[in-house]
Amino acid sequence: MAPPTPVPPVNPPVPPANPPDSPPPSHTATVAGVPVDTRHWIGGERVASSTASASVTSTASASATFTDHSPIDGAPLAEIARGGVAEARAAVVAARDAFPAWAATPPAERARLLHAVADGVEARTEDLAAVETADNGALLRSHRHGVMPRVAHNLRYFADRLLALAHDDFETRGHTNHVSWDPAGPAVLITPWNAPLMLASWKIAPALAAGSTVVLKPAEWTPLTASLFADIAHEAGLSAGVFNVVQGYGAEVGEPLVADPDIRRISFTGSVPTARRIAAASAAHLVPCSFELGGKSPLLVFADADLELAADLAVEQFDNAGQVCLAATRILVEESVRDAFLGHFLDRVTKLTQGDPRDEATDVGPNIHPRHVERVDGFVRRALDAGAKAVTGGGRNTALGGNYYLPTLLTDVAQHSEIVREEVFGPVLTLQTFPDGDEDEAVRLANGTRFGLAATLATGDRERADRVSARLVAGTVWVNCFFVRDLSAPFGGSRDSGIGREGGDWSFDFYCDLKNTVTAPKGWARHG
Ligand SMILES: NC(=O)c1ccc[n+]([C@@H]2O[C@H](COP(=O)([O-])OP(=O)(O)OC[C@H]3O[C@@H](n4cnc5c(N)ncnc54)[C@H](O)[C@@H]3O)[C@@H](O)[C@H]2O)c1
Ligand SMILES: O=C/C=C/C=C(\O)C(=O)O
Repeated sequence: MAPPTPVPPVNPPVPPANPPDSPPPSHTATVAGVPVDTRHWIGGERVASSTASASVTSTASASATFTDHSPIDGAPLAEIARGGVAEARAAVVAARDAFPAWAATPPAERARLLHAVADGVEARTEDLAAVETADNGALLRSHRHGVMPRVAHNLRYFADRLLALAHDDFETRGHTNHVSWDPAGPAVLITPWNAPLMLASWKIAPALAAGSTVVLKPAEWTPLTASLFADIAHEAGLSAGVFNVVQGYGAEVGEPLVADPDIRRISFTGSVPTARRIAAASAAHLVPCSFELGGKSPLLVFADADLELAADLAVEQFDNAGQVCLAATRILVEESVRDAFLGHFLDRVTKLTQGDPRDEATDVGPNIHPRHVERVDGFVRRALDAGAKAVTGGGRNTALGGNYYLPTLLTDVAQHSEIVREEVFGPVLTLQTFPDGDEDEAVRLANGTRFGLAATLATGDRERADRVSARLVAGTVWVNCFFVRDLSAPFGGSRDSGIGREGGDWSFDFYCDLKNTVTAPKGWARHG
């Protein structure tokens, strides 16, 4: 038997730095008509990278930058400050120095400021949506109507939740226990490109609410809305150093950030290999990590399901061109309804419009980057070589070219195959069947990867839903629905899908140091 082909790495190789004689880049880019400052935001100031600091061998006079491209048409959007060891350290020092005052700021004032930031996000929804679509290629209509409102909601929710935190008081043999949520210290937040500002704000909001100061490092493929957010936070009144943004590659600026001795928390959303590197770096200073990682979630379709609904749920997995960590990419359908389900599914797929994400009529846009499309296509090619059949899609959308990949469904895939085990992070689903009436086999297949982020099941039988949900390894199970998110719910993954849960009080558990103060019954009288 041939040895398995190694899965290509997720992390892009870091390109060479700008040549020493390149002209100094402009610090402002105009993207979708919106001016964006392309420098870091450190200690309440815009800061460029010197070539000397960005792990780059060159003269120290020019700024070090990298080029950000749009996935829509590959056009260059901006020259972004390319951070390195010096910028990472400067941002951590700024966050460390701002921490005592921010931690001492009364919760009501912290909450007021977060609401003011949310106001700023709402006032700039159109700008944020347009820039995010240019930068990551997700649909403009969902950025305008779903994602940016959710960014504001993330901020408001954790502001309000802070004020509702239960500071428990209880007695032990006459002694009083008082539990308080103490701010832990500077938090480093590292985020991916698939939902840039939404995922960043899901961490920024609870971290700031908890009294931590923040250094955010957005993904290098989507740096822009983090920069706009820094402006918004500043205009809303956040003091210098409370919120900082450093731009750049994981290997150059991410690594020194997570290894810095002055940080107290790391919250990371991204891939499993990067999480392993961050975990190793965090061990040096025993810094707690929260990891929200990849998935290979199942969509279980039982014969008693509403098959139209099941097909709707399946087609939803092409949202954001399949670049959704929670996506239920493995369809597991009961044998007797396979053909009926497939018919409904294909009806819907033929009605999807693929194209420019700025167009209201578009349902599926481009994938993020040519290198990522190459990776997605590699998975599909190897699956086809191994005997899979593409009942729809199976390659690039040649009519559109560039980063557009056809919504794809592969059948005839084996449970042990790469395409069933590994996260593709593109518009690629697989379909497997389980024997009629064999719930055990359905559960075995569903749980049969190293991931455990989410699971979706379609069934008309409530008892079956309860029974199967209880047996699934997943941080979130959706029954006859998908992506219904309440911020009070715990969110995270089991197995390789993550460590820890955020959401509700779980976020405060992570960003705070909990303290119990025990006071003797005699209170303040001297003993003796
Ligand atoms: N569970 C979730 O909530 C969730 C949500 C969205 C995406 N994801 C996952 O994210 C992945 C896709 O995102 P990606 O390709 O940007 O992931 P990635 O791991 O390549 O990068 C994520 C971030 O980590 C940074 N990084 C890379 N190497 C680093 C290092 N050594 N030290 C510090 N930082 C480093 C990157 O610059 C980027 O900002 C997928 O696996 C997806 O499932 C998970
Ligand atoms: O791609 C992953 C999307 C994750 C969604 C959330 O983290 C959320 O809705 O809070």
